[in-house]
Amino acid sequence: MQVIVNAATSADGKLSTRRREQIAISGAEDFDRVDALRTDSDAVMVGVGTVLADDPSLTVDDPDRIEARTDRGDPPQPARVVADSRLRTPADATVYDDSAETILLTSEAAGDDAVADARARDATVIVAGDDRVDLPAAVGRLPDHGIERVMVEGGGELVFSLFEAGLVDELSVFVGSLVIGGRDAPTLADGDGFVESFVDLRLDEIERIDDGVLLQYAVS
Ligand SMILES: NC(=O)C1=CN([C@@H]2O[C@H](COP(=O)(O)OP(=O)(O)OC[C@H]3O[C@@H](n4cnc5c(N)ncnc54)[C@H](O)[C@@H]3O)[C@@H](O)[C@H]2O)C=CC1
Ligand SMILES: Nc1nc(O)c(N)c(N[C@@H]2O[C@H](COP(=O)(O)O)[C@@H](O)[C@H]2O)n1
Repeated sequence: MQVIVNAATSADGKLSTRRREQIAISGAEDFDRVDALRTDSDAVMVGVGTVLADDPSLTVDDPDRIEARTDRGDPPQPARVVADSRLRTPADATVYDDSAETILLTSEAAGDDAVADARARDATVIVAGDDRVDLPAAVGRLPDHGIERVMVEGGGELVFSLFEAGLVDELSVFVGSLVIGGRDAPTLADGDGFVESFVDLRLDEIERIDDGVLLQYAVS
């Protein structure tokens, strides 16, 4: 299993504002790079906080890239994976549309009724963990669904947990040329944070894109 985290931050490390509304930090070139990364992934993963804030589609936009996927025998779209401990994904969320397979990772706390409702919406539901999604266990079951390469798009709570669990192989951050500020604004990795034994990264690439910079790291 390969897990790649990709996100866009402001120069001060924020993913969004304190209102947690989606803002475009990336420019056109970076969004096109994200589309290519999605194309090369078996699944695109977010936390339910991102679904509630952004209602993302998590699909590949470029028709040529969709065709390239089918030409190589992959489904037209990568699967969408949502870490959602209590199955709070709204029934009308875009991730429930029929453009791609949807997999919800949840915990026992969601309850049988919510699991049945999600399955009735054609989602695949993986239950792992008591109160919160047990990410090593849940992500470890994705290969059963043909998923070997996952691109994670956020948000900060999920990304921290993935680092904490030692599941991240690569990190790409587009740093836009703006300051957002706000102690309550989400950052690339929130959660409880580390106080020792930080995650060591190896800086592999630096590239100027749009009006910002793309930093690509491997996790050491
Ligand atoms: N600029 C960017 O690239 C991106 C920005 N965002 C922004 O990030 C914000 C959303 O981020 P967050 O609020 O941090 O939400 P999040 O997307 O990280 O979701 C967190 C939720 O995931 C669920 N979850 C289940 N198991 C978990 C586990 N083991 N560890 C952690 N979470 C688990 C929990 O219900 C938790 O509340 C929004 O403002 C959104 O616009 C989101 C993605 C990318
Ligand atoms: N790469 C990137 N740059 C930004 O500036 C962003 N705001 C985000 N956000 C992520 O993109 C998702 C939107 O996906 P769709 O276009 O709806 O498929 C959003 O939910 C965040 O994951 N990313």
